[in-house]
Amino acid sequence: MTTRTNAPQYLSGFGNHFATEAVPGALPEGRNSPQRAPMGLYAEQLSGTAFTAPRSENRRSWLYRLRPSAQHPAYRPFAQGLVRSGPFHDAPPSPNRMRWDPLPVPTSPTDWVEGLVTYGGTGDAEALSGVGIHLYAANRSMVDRVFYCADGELLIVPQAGDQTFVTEMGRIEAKPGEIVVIPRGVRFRVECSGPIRGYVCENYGAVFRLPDLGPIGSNGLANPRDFQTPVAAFEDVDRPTECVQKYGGRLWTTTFPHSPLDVVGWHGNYSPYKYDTARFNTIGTVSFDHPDPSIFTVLTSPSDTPGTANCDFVIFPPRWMVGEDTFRPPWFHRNVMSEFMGLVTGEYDAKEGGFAPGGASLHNCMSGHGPDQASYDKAIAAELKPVKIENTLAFMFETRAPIRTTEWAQTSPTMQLDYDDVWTGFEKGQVT
Ligand SMILES: O=C(O)Cc1cc(O)ccc1O
Ligand SMILES: [Fe+2]
Repeated sequence: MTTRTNAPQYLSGFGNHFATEAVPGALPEGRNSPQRAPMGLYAEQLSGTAFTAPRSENRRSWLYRLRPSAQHPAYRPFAQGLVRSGPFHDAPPSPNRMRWDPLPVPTSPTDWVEGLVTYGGTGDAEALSGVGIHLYAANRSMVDRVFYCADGELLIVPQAGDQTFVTEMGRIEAKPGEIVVIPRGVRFRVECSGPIRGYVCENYGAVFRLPDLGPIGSNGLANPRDFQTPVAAFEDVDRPTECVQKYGGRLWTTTFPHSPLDVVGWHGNYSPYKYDTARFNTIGTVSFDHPDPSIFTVLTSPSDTPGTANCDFVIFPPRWMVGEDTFRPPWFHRNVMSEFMGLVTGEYDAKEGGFAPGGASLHNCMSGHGPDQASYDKAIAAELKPVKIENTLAFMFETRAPIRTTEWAQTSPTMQLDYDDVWTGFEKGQVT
């Protein structure tokens, strides 16, 4: 057995066509599928879009591996646990605002797959539209087990603990503050040396991409060069390795006679990546009023309707607030888009308490929400000097379709049954 997993190194750029080999000469020159691939490797195309998708949309990579991916027995059902999928008919749709305390760290040994809990989602995995929203809490590495999702791309937001994503296309080390995107179909193992937690947006729809910048111009928000794709790294492991996949909403398992993380070289533009949100070029008002949070969009999965995302991934990072004569926190609002929020660290400026790191909230289509009483009182009394919001990172998965929650999410002891009370005490305006 040999394992060649070099310290992670990354290739820079969003959606680039990369070429990387863990062993020089693993990639064929000038063609994808020569009669015999170098070193007796097996060439495999992995497509993330239809072959005929327009060039600007088209995503595929060529993988050169020790053994064909096809070399495995049939998949059988795997313990479904708390993983659910669209269409979400687990529980009736609810217009209620919801908030949850953080997931407790598990007390028994739990790896990333076993620690996944679905809170809700939209759409239908089989219709290639919508999202599944999951959280995870785990305390041990996946051992001789890998996972892949056939139902969607995974946007992972680590919240606690350092987490390594050993993927078949290379190794990604991530810490809270960074995000990791694993394309549909790419196999990986999550390793950790202690408790970890995080959030997952499983994107059934069009792959995430950078938003258009419009009048912002050619730079800003998340800059393409800050996205990091791992260099090729492989393991030559002949121990049986379980492969769990999510397919058609169900979890399935099979056992490969070897580790399927055996890609010695690959090239193409369909690959996992990470991004450090500290690199986000946050843009805000330098005059007055609180802009729509779309200015904080890191990645977007478009729908067929222009400007109306299947899912936007939006962050609320540290930033200066300088607006004059302005109510600076998020205003009261009712939106057609639905908002699932999480908090990686710190405090969120619309909530003085109750929204804890590792917690989550949901404000669905047309549900009134905004600052809680304490944040409101503070904001209308504040001296409007420049203030830096520091040591915080909240985020939002914003979706075009209302988010349906799972039965678990609606009945979990972590659900805050008194959440509505944060808006009960407001005094009446005085009309004279
Ligand atoms: O509800 C929220 O806290 C998210 C949000 C933030 C903001 O600045 C404006 C609108 C919005 O939905
Ligand atoms: Fe909102």
